[in-house]
Formats: sequence, C-alpha cells, structure tokens
Amino acid sequence: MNALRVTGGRVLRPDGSVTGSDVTIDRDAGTILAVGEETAGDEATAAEAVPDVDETLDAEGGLVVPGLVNAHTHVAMTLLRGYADDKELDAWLREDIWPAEAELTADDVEAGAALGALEMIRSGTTAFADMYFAMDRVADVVDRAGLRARLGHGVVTVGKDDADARADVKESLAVARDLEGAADGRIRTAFMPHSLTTVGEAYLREGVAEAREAGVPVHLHANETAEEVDPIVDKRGERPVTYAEDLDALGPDDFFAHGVHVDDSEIERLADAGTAVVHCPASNMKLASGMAPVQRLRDAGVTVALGTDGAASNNDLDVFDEMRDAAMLGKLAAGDAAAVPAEAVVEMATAAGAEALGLPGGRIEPGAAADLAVVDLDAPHLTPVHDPVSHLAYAARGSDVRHTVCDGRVLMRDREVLTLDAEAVRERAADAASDLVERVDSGV
Ligand SMILES: CSC[C@H]1O[C@@H](n2cnc3c(O)ncnc32)[C@H](O)[C@@H]1O
Ligand SMILES: [Zn+2]
Repeated sequence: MNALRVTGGRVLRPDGSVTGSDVTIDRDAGTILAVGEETAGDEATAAEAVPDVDETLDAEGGLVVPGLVNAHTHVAMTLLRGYADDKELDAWLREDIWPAEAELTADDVEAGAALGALEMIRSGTTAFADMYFAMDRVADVVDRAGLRARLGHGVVTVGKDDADARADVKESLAVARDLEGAADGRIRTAFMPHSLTTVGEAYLREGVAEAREAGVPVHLHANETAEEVDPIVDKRGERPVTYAEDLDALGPDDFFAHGVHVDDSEIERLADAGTAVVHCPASNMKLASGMAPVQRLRDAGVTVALGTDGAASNNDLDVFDEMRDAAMLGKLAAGDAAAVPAEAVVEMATAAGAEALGLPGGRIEPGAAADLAVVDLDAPHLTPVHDPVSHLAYAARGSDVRHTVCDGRVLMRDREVLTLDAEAVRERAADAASDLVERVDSGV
C-alpha cells in the first residue's frame, strides 16, 4: 500500500468536534484509511491497517480540515479580475463583461483557469463547480492541477438566432457527455444554462430533457436579482423556482447559484425537491444583488453551499472569505446575531458543498475521499485559539493554508504548489489578460 500520513495536527471531525489525531491516507485509492486509531476496515488499529507510511505531511500547530468546496465559479474570469467594478449585474454583464468575453480565446480560458486553480489550491480549495466556455481546456487544467470539479458549458440564447441557440444547447450537452468521468473520475459534468431569463423556454425544455436522459444534473443562476425575477413573474405569472420545476429542472442532483430573491413558497419547493442553493455572498454584495435568506433556507432543510462566483465580481477565489461573508451577511439579513453561526458556514464550505455538487469529499473520516487542507493556527491574527471552528469562519484566510491534498495526492506542500508552475501560470495569465484588453479596446 502507498500511504501518506498527516501528522501532529488537530482534526476537524464531521460532527464539528476537534481531536488531536494523525490522518492516514491510502494514496492509491485516494481515500482516508484512518483518523487516529479509527479505521474504515476490520483492522483493530491504524497501525495494522497501514504497516508502512511512504510520505508524511507535518501538521504540527495546524488544523486538518476537509478540502474547501467552491460550489459556483467561472474560474477563467480571473483574467477579468478588477476589469470592471462597481456596477450592478445587468449593466456589468452587458457593458463590460460580455463584450470582453466575446474576445476570449480557448488559450485565454486555459490561462485564466490555471491561474484560478493555482489560487484555489493555495487557499485550500479542492473541488469546484465551473460554468464557462472552452471547457475542454478547463478540464485539462483540472486534470493537471489535481483538483476535482463539476464542469459545464454555459448556454446563453438571448440575442442568438435559432440555429446558434440550438448549437449552444447541443454544445453544453456534448461537453457534459464527453467530459463526464475525465481526470480519473475527478471531473463530473452538468448541463448549465446561464439563467432562466438568458435562455429561451424552448431551449431550456429541450436541454433539460436531454440532460435527464444523459443522467447529468442542471446548474444555473437563479433568483439572483429582483430585476431578473420580476419579468418571469410578469410574463408567466409564476416565480422562477416554480418555472424551474415546470421545466423539470428542480431535481435532487440540481444546484442553483445565488437564490437571493426567493420567497417562502420557493424555499419550500427547493427543500421538497432536494435542490441545493449555492450562496455567493461576496458577489451578491459587490453587485448589490441583495441578501440571500440563508438561515431560512437552512432551517427549511435546503442544502446551502458556498461559491465565490467569478473573480470579476468578488474579486478572489478564497472560500475562507466566503465563509466570513456568509456568516456576517446572514446575520444582517436575519437581523439576528445568532443566525448563520461559525459551524454552519464551515459545514456550507465543506460537507454541504460536496453534497451540492455530488462529489466525494467534505468530511474527514475513514473511508471518505482524501481531500483536505492543513490550516496554520499560529499566525498573530489566529492567536489565541479559543475555538478553532470560530477561527475557520471568522479569522483565517486562504494564505493560512500550509498543505492541500486532493484524492490522496499532495497538491501543495509547505505553501509550494507541486502540480502547477506558479510563476509560469501567473505570467501567462497576466499576458493573456493584457492582450485581451488590447483586443477589446481596439474593437471599440
Ligand atoms: C455563459 S457562461 C457563464 C456566464 O456567466 C457570467 N457571469 C459571471 N458572474 C455572473 C453572475 O453573478 N450572474 C450572472 N452571470 C454571471 C459570465 O460572465 C459568463 O458570461
Ligand atoms: Zn455566476
């Protein structure tokens, strides 16, 4: 057996408790063999389960946590970080982002995705969901970087003639079929219409029906702004979640980004259907979209995960920031300081994220996927440690991550990313971004 042991750290367990235990990993299987003396098999002790350890990771003074899950992003948008700020969603997309994206090449997407992957590994994220273009290139990056992902080509049909709109739907379904199970099974896919207002009804119906046949979930932006909800209500006499249900897009494997403007009946429908919501607090604040009712969603039994959204509306891919923002905004939205507490946001960023995406991970226990991060707890801003879970939610930053492991493979050791050449990735992305802006500007 090829074993890796994470030694000397404290471990965040699925019940929220913290124990001082080594974590032993079967690198071939990509799973956790033992946490302390607890094993998945019949062996009496971890020593019996793992006779020899081939590699160790020093977690002394650190907290071993499940790899974080960024459940909604557009990872290649790192190229547009800081390109257009301080606008609301519709104007931001139409005036700045979509014109820039029209000039994006597949090489650009690959460069931006590699930069995003680097940023995520450095901040302890091991799995993400991505909706964008040139997804074969994003998949190559996921494979090289060693991450896990649920990927989909984003469909927009507004402004397109029927042939182009149909081709876009077909592209999303083809990508979902072709990339399913890639990167040794670490890549799963979804049909990803952009939203209920940017994709026409006939295309949504056909695409969802084919997604069901192919057995892939549906992921879309939903109920993000009031301006997006109102036309659906005016035109159809029903709210977006009911429309999604009517389209057969409200299933137990489906997951919606945002869910800001949902009323009580929609919350109930989401809970009944088992459809997850990915809360993106930083993006919702920056675009002034509104405050999602996270406490009410969770109280109703909806699985709520966390996402950064793209780096152009955040402006980073650090899920630690998202935990803090979700807790703070959740309290403000509920008018209750006890709402969305620390343990809730940690669960949203880990187990709930993995559940929403239908990916392994999110728990440190024998038999679970070996996706984890070691967070240093000895920095000044993390001293003293009254409660490690409080620190994860409120005080830690992505830069506090010392090691990142996904599928039993060490992606970052002692803050050095092993699967990507950090400087080459950064330089290529910076060059791609400046060339892109030149092309956009010269076209105006
Ligand atoms: C069709 S690929 C995905 C598409 O979504 C755009 N996008 C980025 N952030 C948001 C957001 O918060 N709401 C809606 N759409 C968003 C992205 O720029 C791509 O065009
Ligand atoms: Zn988005």
